[in-house]
Amino acid sequence: MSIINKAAAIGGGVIGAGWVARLLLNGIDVSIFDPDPEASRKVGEVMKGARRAYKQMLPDGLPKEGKLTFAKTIAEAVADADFIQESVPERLDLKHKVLAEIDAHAPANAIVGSSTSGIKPTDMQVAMKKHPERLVVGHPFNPVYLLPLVEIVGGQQTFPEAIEVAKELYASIGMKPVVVRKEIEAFVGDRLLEAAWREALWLVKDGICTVEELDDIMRYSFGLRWAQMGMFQVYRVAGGEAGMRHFMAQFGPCLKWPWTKLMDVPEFNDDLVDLIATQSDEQAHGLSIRELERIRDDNLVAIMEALSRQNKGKGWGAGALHKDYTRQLSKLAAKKAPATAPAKAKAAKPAKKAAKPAKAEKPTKAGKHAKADKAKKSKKKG
Ligand SMILES: NC(=O)C1=CN([C@@H]2O[C@H](COP(=O)(O)OP(=O)(O)OC[C@H]3O[C@@H](n4cnc5c(N)ncnc54)[C@H](O)[C@@H]3O)[C@@H](O)[C@H]2O)C=CC1
Ligand SMILES: C[N+](C)(C)CC(=O)CC(=O)[O-]
Repeated sequence: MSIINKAAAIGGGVIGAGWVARLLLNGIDVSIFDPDPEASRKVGEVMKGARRAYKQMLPDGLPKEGKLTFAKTIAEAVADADFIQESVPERLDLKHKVLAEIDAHAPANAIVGSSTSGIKPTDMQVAMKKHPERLVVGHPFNPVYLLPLVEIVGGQQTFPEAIEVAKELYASIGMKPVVVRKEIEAFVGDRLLEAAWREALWLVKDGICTVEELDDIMRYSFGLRWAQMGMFQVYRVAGGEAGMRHFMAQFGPCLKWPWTKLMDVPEFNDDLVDLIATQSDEQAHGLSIRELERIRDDNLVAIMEALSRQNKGKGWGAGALHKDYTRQLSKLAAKKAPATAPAKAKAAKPAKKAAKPAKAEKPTKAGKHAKADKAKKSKKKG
């Protein structure tokens, strides 16, 4: 059950809309601010896709969705939120402007997560004049409503309590939070992805393969492995009975061979963009982005479901988490199951009122953050 009472999403593009979908499908009310006049339509499209995917995960019915409200300003969106996720374009000046505004208007004990793919939280929280200690990077992976991982990164001013609360908040909506131990640009996931992306651009630019051939090389081989074991465990097994030590003894020396261009970046110019984009258009064989999204979502659900049946039925890796998550959502869905007529009559107005104190008690987790807030004030005084 989620410990978030009310969420705010600032930015509703690819990632912001993905957050909105995950939150609403967990029954949480969300207030969103995005100045794009098309934002409502775009979020609607993502919601359609997310609902479709969740229906496959929960054939017996989805929980009652949270309510989505489009706010006219950031101040309005964050006014009564206990969790705010910022997902505006990746520009430090814009992150500063938006985070300053969030900080000025959000309740003092609300946690603020940033979806940034690589900006260090220390560099962002300088813009937060009131409560920089509640900012964490909560870096998700696309599509946010299906992929569970979120990298949590704290900055120099982030309180450890805020990281703990953030972990609980993200876990309560079915995610796998991993706290990055030291603050670095691009964190862990994107350090790996950027290295692979750089190599991929070189390989296509140098005419070694096309984008389609490169993707086939990934998805028919190590792409399949990586959904179930990470790089280190895969290579441990690849070392044979002697495991990782043998693997490293055998392949360690290649580190010095001219196999990678890791430090050498291809020139980013129109020619490169044309080359990649043209081949990518050919590879799509006329499928639209929305059609590709549906194919991607069906595949991801199928992979997570398959993994959830492994390991003697306990689930393996993302599959074990998927099992817990679908169980949690099913319980939530059962709560909204149509009541019998007399029960309905009983449950009418008074029950709703009675529910209020229970709601107010929920942010005990956020209370931890309020404590941190107090501690900070007394530290300042001292
Ligand atoms: N696209 C991806 O694969 C991933 C992106 N991210 C990160 O998520 C963040 C957002 O990226 P995307 O969703 O891809 O970008 P996007 O371009 O799809 O969406 C950005 C949205 O922010 C809105 N926006 C612009 N100025 C705003 C403002 N002042 N207040 C509120 N909203 C505003 C835009 O109208 C747009 O809808 C970035 O920090 C990015 O690095 C993180 C993980 C993956
Ligand atoms: C390309 N990207 C750096 C924005 C990618 C991510 O941040 C994560 C993802 O979903 O691959």
